[in-house]
Amino acid sequence: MKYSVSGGVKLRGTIAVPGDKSISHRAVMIGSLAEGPTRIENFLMGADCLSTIRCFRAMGIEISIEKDNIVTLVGKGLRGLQEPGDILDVGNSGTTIRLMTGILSGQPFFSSVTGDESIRKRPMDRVTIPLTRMGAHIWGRENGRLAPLAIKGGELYPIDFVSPVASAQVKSAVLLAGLFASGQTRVEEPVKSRDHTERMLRYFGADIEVEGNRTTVTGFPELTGREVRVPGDISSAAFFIVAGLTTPGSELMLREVGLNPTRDGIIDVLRQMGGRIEILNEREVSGEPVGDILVKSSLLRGVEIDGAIIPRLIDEIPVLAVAAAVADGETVIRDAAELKVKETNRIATVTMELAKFGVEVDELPDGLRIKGGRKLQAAFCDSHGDHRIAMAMAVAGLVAEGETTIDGWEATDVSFPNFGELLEKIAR
Ligand SMILES: O=C(O)C1=C[C@@H](OP(=O)(O)O)[C@@H](O)[C@H](O)C1
Ligand SMILES: C=C(OP(=O)(O)O)C(=O)O
Repeated sequence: MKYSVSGGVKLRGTIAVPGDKSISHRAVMIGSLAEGPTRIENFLMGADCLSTIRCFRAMGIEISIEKDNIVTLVGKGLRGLQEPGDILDVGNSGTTIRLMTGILSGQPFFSSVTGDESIRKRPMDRVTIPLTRMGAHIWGRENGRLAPLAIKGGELYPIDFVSPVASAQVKSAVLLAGLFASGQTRVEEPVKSRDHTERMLRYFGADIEVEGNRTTVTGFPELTGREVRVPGDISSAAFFIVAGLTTPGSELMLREVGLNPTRDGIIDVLRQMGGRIEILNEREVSGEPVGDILVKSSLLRGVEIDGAIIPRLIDEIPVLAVAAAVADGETVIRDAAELKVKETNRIATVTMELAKFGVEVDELPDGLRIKGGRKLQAAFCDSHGDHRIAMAMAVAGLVAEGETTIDGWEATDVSFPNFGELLEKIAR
């Protein structure tokens, strides 16, 4: 499917972006392991979170998708999942396969998990290695490195795991497996990654301790079903924040966006670039900080982005690269080699697609160098099947001269099915 945007628009008005993808996945998974009903409001009805629902239904959890983005389910407790009758298919969702593999490691039954072509290329050994140490039996292609995976679990041993990567999916897989281990399971990461699993486990009643970059979970907690309201996804808001800053004459209000400090690096960097961003009405909802974000068009300048901030904005780098292309001066992004193992190699796909707009962009081993300030020319882009590449290039199209077309637009269904509808609502 193709999608086109015209350059030269301004964006004005108020919108609410869809619910957070990371939190929606976790609400279904942890709700399924809790006792009794869980009701999830503002659930992300994107393909990835629907894959999580499909997998947990296949393990015997009754999950209803109701109107107005409400999901209700009845959890059966830590020992309530049933052996799935078929292969579990996670589609395009890395979060689903890695977190669920942690949960499946604690189940006394056999399961197998696979996903689409992109998922079957992404590294799974980062979770299968610690989970095997905990006592799970996991097989996969290339010695357990690649899906499909086959898992035979059971009661696990608690471990102290020092993760070589700052990855919330790795941390979460081990912490979720730790629910099925007597004693304390500990994960230490080199840089703090998003902490939604820790927050949601605590919200459902688990004992979670956090000291710096070290998180400890105590096995076999009593988890009780809850009401969860999912905040708007800051990773989806990021497209509109950058669009609002870079299109002249824009003023945009984004309501109820998640502002978890492990996720809001994009706001810090865009402010450092000169972006006028105000946060209003800060509050806490279901254990997560949220607020409204007011964005006004701004003159941006290049920056250096590296080190501990990277995990706080990892999924926003494609759209940050668009901000950098518009900004005056050079932007250098480093320490972001993790981008190579996302839905696509995002260092390569961002470079290839941004260059089509006439942007001077160089691929670095662990990031990007972008020389900004030149007027972008409309382009014919390819999503490469990656939702974030598709939407980042649509944002580039809004500041380019002429009409930009993105092929493979259906990828946006993964995290932001109504992107086009919201854009049309505010484009003038
Ligand atoms: O835990 C999560 O919900 C996610 C963690 C991040 O991946 P990594 O754990 O691989 O860094 C992120 O890129 C992904 O979109 C969602
Ligand atoms: C990397 C992403 O997701 P996942 O790892 O869940 O596929 C993403 O949404 O940008």
